[in-house]
Amino acid sequence: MTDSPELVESALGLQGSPTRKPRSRQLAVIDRDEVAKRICQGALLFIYNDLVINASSWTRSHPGGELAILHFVGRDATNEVLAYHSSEALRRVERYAIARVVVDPQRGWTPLTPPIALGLVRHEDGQRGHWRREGRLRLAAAESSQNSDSSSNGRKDLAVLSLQPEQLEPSDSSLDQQKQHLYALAYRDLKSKLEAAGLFDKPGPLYGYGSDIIRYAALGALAIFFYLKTTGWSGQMASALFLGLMWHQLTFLAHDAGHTGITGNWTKDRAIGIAVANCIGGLSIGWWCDNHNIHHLVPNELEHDPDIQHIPFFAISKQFFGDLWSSYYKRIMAFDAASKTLISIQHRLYYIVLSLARVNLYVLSYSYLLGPKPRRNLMWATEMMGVAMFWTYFGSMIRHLPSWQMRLAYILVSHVAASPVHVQIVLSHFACSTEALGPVESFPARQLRTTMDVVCSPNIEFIHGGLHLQVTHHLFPRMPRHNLRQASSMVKEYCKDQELVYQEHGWIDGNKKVLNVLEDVANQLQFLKEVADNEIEEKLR
Ligand code: HEM
Repeated sequence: MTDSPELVESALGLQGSPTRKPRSRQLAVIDRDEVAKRICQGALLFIYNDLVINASSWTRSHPGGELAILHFVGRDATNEVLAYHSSEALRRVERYAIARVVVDPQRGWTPLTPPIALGLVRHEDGQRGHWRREGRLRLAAAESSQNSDSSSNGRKDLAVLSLQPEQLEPSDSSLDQQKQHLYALAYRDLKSKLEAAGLFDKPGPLYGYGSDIIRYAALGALAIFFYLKTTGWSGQMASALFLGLMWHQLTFLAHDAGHTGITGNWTKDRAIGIAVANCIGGLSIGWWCDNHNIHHLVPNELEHDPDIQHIPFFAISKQFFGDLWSSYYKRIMAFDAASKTLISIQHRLYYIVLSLARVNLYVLSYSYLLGPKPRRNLMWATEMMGVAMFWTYFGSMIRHLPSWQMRLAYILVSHVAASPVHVQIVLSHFACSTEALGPVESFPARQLRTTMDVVCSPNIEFIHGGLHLQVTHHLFPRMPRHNLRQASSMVKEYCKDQELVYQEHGWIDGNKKVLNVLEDVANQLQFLKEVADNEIEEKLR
């Protein structure tokens, strides 16, 4: 089922927008220099096929979030747009075209660097061509810009900067642009083949969510049964365990809803997401989507992907030792004394920290809901009510337990039981490349380089909730979870034809790889510390 045109328009807040034009009009052809010039003047333009799409006036209302668009300004976003949108939304994209470009059939569109990747955002004064530096990124720091200022990253710098087209030129890429273009074209063929094979259609209850729903209900019923029918420690801990296991399983359902992978309708899936994530799980589906969409679009980019930004607990690259700026959290990830201590033993703390990672999800969810990002609309109010509902039922369950020790144990057991999902999420990316290969890299090559599968038998894949087939999921995020296994064999063929690596490891092997990365970074930190200590000793001698 697709969204209605009205819904899409209203989701974007675009009814009556001056940028909305009839499809039949003739569009002028402009060149790359002109696109760069207009971006410098403040227009948020990206390329879709050979169309120049103008997103300037509605990025804040975009259902996929503002940052999603900002990361693709000046770039060819055709594959990303194809991957993330319903057919109805795709039909609408062309309405926001303002011009055409001539795309080189061999090499595709030569990308420009999005201003956000230079640490620049449009200035609050709303003047055309006014930019401000929101943070110093490594890419921008390396450039000698005529506007370069020495402002600190931490505070908001309101100085007005201008941007010149030559600053949008990406630095030399080690990648072969022609090859990247071929990967991108072959990806579109692959998507058509998967569509023809019916793999984007919802599977019936027998192959789809039928057995999952029975499992969720059984876990919930067992949690309630033990809670109501027992009074001792073992019964109550059994209740906490089943509750945690139900949350664990429901996280996968919320994940599918956030990707519009259950009904295919954005509003219906968001409603399911609120029921599951907010009401039953106490989290925010809005926060999750905002965060997760960016993770999907810029996976493993140190300064941009929130899913690998876990300072002070984890660092998967030594680049984090340098106080990096997070374009998602809009703050410096300060590598302070706490980070130095925790990261030097991160491989030992790994499972302990992850066992309580759900607490971090509450913090992130509520900071998002109460922060400036979400619009205060009906969706937001429903999310808030959902969270209130969660604390009412869970709070009341905890309050009625006989002792504080049992209350604490119930909270711990239920939260730890829900934690394997965090190991699963981290496993898919932590051991993969974090190299920044720039905007020339195609969508499929980026996803394949930064993502890996966990090999497991179909009989136990419900434990992984579909997330073990992460490679295919990252290439086709809207594909229903239950079709991923079948699709992954076609993805493997695509990789073979294109000579791209499809990364997959067993559960134990994958965990070992993650621990090795963490230990390696911890050792590098230790080494730097020893060098610094030696230098101090030398000086004191
Ligand atoms: C004119 C251009 C665009 C329009 C009209 C548009 C519209 C929409 C709509 C209506 C949705 C809700 C899901 C759906 O109904 O399919 C959506 C979601 C999304 N969009 Fe866009 N979008 C545009 C451009 C982009 C671009 C350039 C990107 C990133 C490269 C992007 C990334 C996303 C993401 C990640 C989602 C979330 C997917 C989900 O919730 O399942 N969009 N967009």
